Amino acid sequence: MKRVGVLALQGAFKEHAELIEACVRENSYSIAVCEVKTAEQLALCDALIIPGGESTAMSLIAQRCGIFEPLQEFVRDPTKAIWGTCAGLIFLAREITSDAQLVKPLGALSVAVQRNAFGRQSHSFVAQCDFSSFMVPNPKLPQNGPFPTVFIRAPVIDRVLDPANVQILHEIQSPAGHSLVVAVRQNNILGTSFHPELADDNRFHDWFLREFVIKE
Ligand SMILES: NC(=O)CC[C@H](N)C(=O)O
Repeated sequence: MKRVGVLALQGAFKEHAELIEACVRENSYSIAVCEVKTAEQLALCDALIIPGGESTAMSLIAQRCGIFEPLQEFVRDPTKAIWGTCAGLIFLAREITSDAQLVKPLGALSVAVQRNAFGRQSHSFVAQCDFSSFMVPNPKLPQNGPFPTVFIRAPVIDRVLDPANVQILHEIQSPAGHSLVVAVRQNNILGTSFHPELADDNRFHDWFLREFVIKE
C-alpha cells in the first residue's frame, strides 16, 4: 500500500486529504492518506502534497519544528511523488522573484515564481480550465467539461530554470492578453498555482494519484 502524506503545518491540508480519501473510496486504490507534521511521519510516505496557505508561515514553521531539512531531502528524492499547490508551489520553487526574503524555499522545482501575481485576496477568482491536453481520463469518472480552478493570492511561474526537465502543463491568459504559466511538471514533481482541492471535483487529485503515485 502506498502512503500519501499531506504537509499539515499550515493551510488547506484537510481539503487535500478529504479529496484523496474520496478518490481512494471511489476507485478502491490501495493508498493510505495521512497528515504530516513531523520527520517521523514524513519518513513513512511515498508521496507528499504541500497545500496552499501562506508560504512565509509554512517555511518558518517548518524551520522552527525541525522538518525543513527532512522535507528538503524528501522533495529531492526522485522516487517520491510531490505536488505543491499555490503556497506549496512557492515553497517547492528554486527561486522566488517577489518578497523573496520572506520565504526560504525547498528549492527542488526548477522554476522562478512570483508571489501574489494576481493581486490581493479580493482579486481571487475561479477559472474554468481545460486540462485535457495532459490529464489522462479515468474511465470510471465523468470527465466531461472544464475543471474549476480557484486562484487565491496565487503565484505565477515567471521562468522555467531547467527547460530540459520542466514541462509547462497549463497557461491562462491575463486580462492584458499575456500567457501566464500556472501548472508545471518536473518528472516526479507537480506544481500548480491554483487550488484544485477547493473545487468540488476530485478529477485533479485522481489524476495525480494515477499518474504520479500508482504509475500503472
Ligand atoms: N492561496 C495561497 O496559497 C496563497 C499563497 C500566498 N500568496 C503566499 O505567498 O504564500
